[in-house]
Amino acid sequence: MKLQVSQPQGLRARPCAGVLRVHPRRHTVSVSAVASEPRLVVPASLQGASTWSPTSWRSKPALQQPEYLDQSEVVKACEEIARMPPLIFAGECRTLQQRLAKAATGEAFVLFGGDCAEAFSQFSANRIRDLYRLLLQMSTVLAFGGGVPIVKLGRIAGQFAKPRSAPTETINGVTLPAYRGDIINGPEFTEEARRCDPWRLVRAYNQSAATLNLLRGFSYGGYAGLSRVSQWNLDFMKNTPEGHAYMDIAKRVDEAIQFMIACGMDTNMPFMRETEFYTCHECLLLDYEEALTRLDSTTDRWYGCSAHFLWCGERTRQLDHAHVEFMRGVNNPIGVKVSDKMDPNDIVTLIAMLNPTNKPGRLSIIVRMGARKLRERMPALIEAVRRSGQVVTWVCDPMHGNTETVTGYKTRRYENIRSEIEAFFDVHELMGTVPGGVHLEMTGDNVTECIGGGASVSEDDLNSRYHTHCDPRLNAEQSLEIAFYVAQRLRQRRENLAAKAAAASS
Ligand SMILES: O=C[C@H](O)[C@H](O)COP(=O)(O)O
Ligand SMILES: C=C(OP(=O)(O)O)C(=O)O
Repeated sequence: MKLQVSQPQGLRARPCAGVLRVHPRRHTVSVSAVASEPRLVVPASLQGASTWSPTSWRSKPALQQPEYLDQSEVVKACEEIARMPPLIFAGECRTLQQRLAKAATGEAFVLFGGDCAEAFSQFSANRIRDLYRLLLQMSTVLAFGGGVPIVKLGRIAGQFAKPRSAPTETINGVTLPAYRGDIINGPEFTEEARRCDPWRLVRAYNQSAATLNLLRGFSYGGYAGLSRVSQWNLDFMKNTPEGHAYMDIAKRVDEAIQFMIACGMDTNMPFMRETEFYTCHECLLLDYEEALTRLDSTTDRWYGCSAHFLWCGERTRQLDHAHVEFMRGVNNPIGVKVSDKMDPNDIVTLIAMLNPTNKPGRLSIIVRMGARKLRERMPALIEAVRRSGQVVTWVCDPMHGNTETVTGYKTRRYENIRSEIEAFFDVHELMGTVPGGVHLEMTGDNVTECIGGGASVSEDDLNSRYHTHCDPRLNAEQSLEIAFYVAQRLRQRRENLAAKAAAASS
C-alpha cells in the first residue's frame, strides 16, 4: 500500500450510470504462447471484447444483485460515490500484481485473510488493529518457514457484500429476504432490516475509507516495523501454545536484527519500518464497483478503485454473465473462486477471457472444494491450465468447501480446514506446480465460530462467542496455528527443492 502522491490526480472520476465516457479498449483473445499447445481462443459467442466499458456488464445477466424498491435512489447513491476519491491508487495495483507474479513462481507467498462480512456494528479501531497485527504475526511465521516475502491481502475495507445460496430465509414460518451484507441490508430478522437500502452503499464506502486510513497509518507509521515483531502478540494469545511458538520466532527475528545492526544495517531503511498491505473483496455488487471504476491517466487504463484486488465468486463466475464482463476490463490484479464444479475446459476459457495477454500476477485461481474433492479434481484443472500455457497464481481457500451446520450454527472444523491445505500442498507437490497462497476467513477476535484446533472450541462452545454475520471465521489462535502448519509445508517445499537442485548439480 505505497502512497503515491502523483496517482490520485491521475485517476479520473466518472459519472455513475448516466452520461458515461466509454473508453474502448482492445483485448487480444488468444493466450500469448508461453507453451505452444493448445492455442487458446475464446469462443466467438463469448467475445465482444472491444466494447468493454465500466457499464458494459449491464447488458449481461447479473446474479446475486439486490432488489431495490427505488432504483432512482440507487443512481443518486452511486453518483455520490462516483464523486468521492478512489480508495486505492492504480500504481499500488501494479505493484501488487508484480508481487503476485512472484507468488506464481514460488518466489513469494500470498496470505489473504479477514472477515467473512464486515459489519457496520462491529466497526472499531481496535478490531482493525487486532486483525492487522494477527496478519502481521502470521506473515512473520510464514516468512520464517518459507524464506520468501509474504504478500498481505486483507479481506477488509470493502468486504461487505455476500452472495447467498437462497434469496430468502424462513424462521418460525416467517419468510424474509436473505441478509446480503451490510452494504445491502441488515442482519436482524425484521422486514425493515432486510429491505435493501441504497444509502448503505455510501456508508460502506465511508467505513472503507476510514478503515484504509488506519491501515495505511499502521503500515507506514511505524506500527509494522520489524523491530516490533515481539509486540504484535495479542493479549489473550500470550499463554497459548501458538503465542509461545510465535514468541520463539519473534526472539529469533530480534536476534537477527541485532546481528544485522552490529554488521552496520541502517534500521531506518523502509523495509525495517514499513510493510506493504493490500485490500481485497469479492467483486459482487456491481453498482458499487462501477461507481468506483476510474481511468488512470498515467496509463489510460481502467481500475476498480474500491480495493487493490477483486475476486469473482464461485456463484457469479459464469462465462457470459455480468461479473466476468466487468472484471475482464479492470486492470487490477483479480481472482476467481473455483469449486469442484469447475470444468477443465471452462477454466481455460475463463482465464483467457480475464487475462488474455497472459500477464503474470494478473489472475489468481482460488480453489475451494474440500480436501477430498480437491485431491480428485484439482489435478485436472492444473493440467488444463498448464497445457494451455496460462500463468496463474494458485491459492487455497480451505474455508468455503468445509461449511456445515452443527447445533443450528454454521461452522467449520479446524481439522477439515487443515486437511484441505494439506491436500493443496500435496497435489502441487505431485504435479510439480506452485502453491501460491492461502485465503482465510479469520478475525483477530477471540470468537468461537469454528470447531477444534489448539483452542479446542467444542460444539457446545459455538454459542458463547459466535459473532459473525455470515460464515464462521477462524479465531486468532486457530489462524496462527494454520500459519504454523503452512509455514512447515513451505519449509518442506523449500528443502525439497534445494535437495533436488543439489542432486541435479552433483
Ligand atoms: O461467504 C460465502 C457465502 O456468502 C456464504 O457461504 C453463503 O452462505 P449461505 O449458503 O448460508 O447463503
Ligand atoms: C463468498 C465467498 O466465497 P465463494 O465465492 O468461494 O463461495 C467468500 O469468499 O466470501
